[in-house]
Formats: sequence, structure tokens, C-alpha cells
Amino acid sequence: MRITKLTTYRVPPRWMFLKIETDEGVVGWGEPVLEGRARTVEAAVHELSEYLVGQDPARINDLWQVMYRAGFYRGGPILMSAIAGIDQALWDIKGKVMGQPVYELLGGLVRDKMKVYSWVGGDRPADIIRDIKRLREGGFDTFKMNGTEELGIVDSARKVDEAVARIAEIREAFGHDIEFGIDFHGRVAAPMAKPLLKALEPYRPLFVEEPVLAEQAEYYPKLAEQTAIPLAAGERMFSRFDFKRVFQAGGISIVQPDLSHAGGITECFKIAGMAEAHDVAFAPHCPLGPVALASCLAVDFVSHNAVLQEQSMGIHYNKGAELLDFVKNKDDFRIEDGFINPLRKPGLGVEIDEERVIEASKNVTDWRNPVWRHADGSVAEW
Ligand SMILES: O=C(O)[C@H](O)[C@@H](O)[C@@H](O)[C@H](O)CO
Ligand SMILES: [Mg+2]
Repeated sequence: MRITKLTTYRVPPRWMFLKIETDEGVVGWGEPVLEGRARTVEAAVHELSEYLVGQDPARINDLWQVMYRAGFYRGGPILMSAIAGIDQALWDIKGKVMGQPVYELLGGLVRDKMKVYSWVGGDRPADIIRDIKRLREGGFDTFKMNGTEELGIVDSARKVDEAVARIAEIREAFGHDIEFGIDFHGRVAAPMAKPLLKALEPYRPLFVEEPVLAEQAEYYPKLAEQTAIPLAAGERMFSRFDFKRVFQAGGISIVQPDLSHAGGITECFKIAGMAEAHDVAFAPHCPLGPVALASCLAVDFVSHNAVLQEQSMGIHYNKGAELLDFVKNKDDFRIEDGFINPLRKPGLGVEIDEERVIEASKNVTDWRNPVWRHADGSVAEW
């Protein structure tokens, strides 16, 4: 079998799908995208396609190594997102050729269902109580929310109190009948992470995500020393080589690589194994589309230390399209009591509605995250 064509489709809300065709008619789908940089990743995919066309799609490991190593420069969000989507599509092809879901090719199920969580409260964490009440009716009991709005490198006790009051209100309303992660979203600098974690401690969140930015990873073990709250990070780390330093330094209890940013199934399966060796939980980041989610699930269902899966149904980013709008087999993604079942169809288990994808790709705006500024006009982490 030979790869014959790679076609990319940028679609709302901010995703990109990749279709890889072969000379035997088997087609694989991937989701190579970096939120806000879809066109850049698209260019990287098409640069890589110069090598890929004519190659045997079955040789995923060799193709991965060539894409990672043979361009001299390596790693980082753009290239690793391009590789991720191509890798996903190659696994989709392999599964379809062998008539098996990808998780079977990776050794079979370690669990019967996977716990998922839902975002609440949006960019500026408001209306959280309302969102939680609504989602609980849908069977969710685990959530994630932003911890703060703009926050200065050093900021006031009042800002800390505002952030904590929101969490106190949630515990007041729901007690420990629900669990939630708090995403600091890179908005909290090291000087403020300490007081914020200390003030949040009594409310026992399930985890705090990106307690500081990935480029400040040396603070993870220091922050972990001062708090019992499990710390999570990973959406802005892009390969085993990024994660290995975090495992060596310690401090992170949950790693959250993104299957569409960290080299795909081939790479994230290895990251999950590295995490297990360090007694670290695996909880893939996935505020994206259905192929990204299916790729997460393929690794979740074969990883003993997979604990929680992010999914984007109802997320504040999904303006213009929802998670399953481009999927024919919507029912396979049904979430019951906060769990999702394995996608049992061959390959990734996603039947893409190609006509709808093509239609949506004709008139797509380029999503950009907002540029936030502090009161003094300086740039604020979003
Ligand atoms: O945890 C999450 O989902 C992420 O922090 C998410 O909010 C960002 O990755 C966003 O998608 C970037 O544009
Ligand atoms: Mg996050």
C-alpha cells in the first residue's frame, strides 16, 4: 500500500482535519491543529507530505522518526501538531486495513469505560454553578474551570480572595458530590501560585492545572512541596523529551499531553508509559474535535494510569460547530454517567461526514485567542 494524497480541511470552531488517501482506497483521518495557528500547522503538514506521498502507511514508527528527526529541527507545538495529526491518520489506516480498533493494535482494553469531564464557566469563570447543575443532569460529576481572570505577576489579596470565593461557592452548593480541576491556564505567575494554592487547599480541588507556565516547570516540585493539591500539566509540552524533565524533577501528579499537539498516538502512548513508571496519572488534554478525542481514547483504553479524559462538548470555544457535528456515528460517543465507552469500529472509530467537512471548510474564519491586557496596558496571560 502507498500513501497517495494528504488533504487538509480547516473547519469551525477552530479545528483542522487531515485526510490521508492510499492507492488501495483506504482512507485515514487525523486532526493536526494548534488552536489559533491552524494555517501554520497546515503548512507544516504539506511540507511533510512531500516525503510521505509514495511511502507505505503501515510503517508508522519509521514515518514518525523521519518526520521528527529528518528535518534537523524538531519538537515544539507546530511540528509536533503536524506530526500528531499525520500519526493519527496512519493509525486510522492501519486499524481499517486490519479490521481492528486502534486500542486492539496497542494490546487491548485495560478498562471497560473511560471517565470524562466537562468544562464549566468559560474564559471568565462565571455562571459556574448554573453550568454544573445543568451538566449534572447529563450525568457528569467531574468538571474543570478557569481559576482566575487576568492576574498580575504579583497581585492583590483581593484577587486571590475573589478566585477562592468562587471555589468556596461551588463547594457550598455541591459539597464533595462533585469533583473539579482548576485550570490556572498559565495566567498565574510563580509568585502568585504559592498564595493561590495555599488559599485553595481547604476546598480540595481534584487538581490544579498549569499552576505555572510550562516554561517555568522548575517550580513544579517546589509548589508540590507546599501543597497537597495534585498538580497537573502537559498541554504545552510536545514530546517525551519535554516530559522527561518533568518526570525527573517531580512535582506533577497528572500529565496532560494533547494527542493533537504531542506527536499523536505513537508519542503519547510512550508518554503514558513514562508517566506510569513515575506513578504519575495520565489525563490527555482535548478541547478539540472528534478525531483528537478518538485518538485520546485509543491511548486511554490501553493505559493503566489513564484517569480522566477532557472532551469539548459544550466548551466555551465551540462556537460555530460542536464536537460531533462532523461525525456520522455520533451514538458511539455517547457519555453515560460521566463515562464513555471504547470506540469499537476499525481504526480510530470515527466516521467523518466528509461532505459536511468540505462544506464547512469553504467558509471558515481563522480563530484567534483574545489578547488580554492588564489595567496598565501590559499584556496579560490569557
Ligand atoms: O485545559 C484546556 O482545555 C486548555 O487550557 C485550553 O483552554 C487551551 O488549550 C485552549 O484550547 C487554547 O486555545
Ligand atoms: Mg488547560
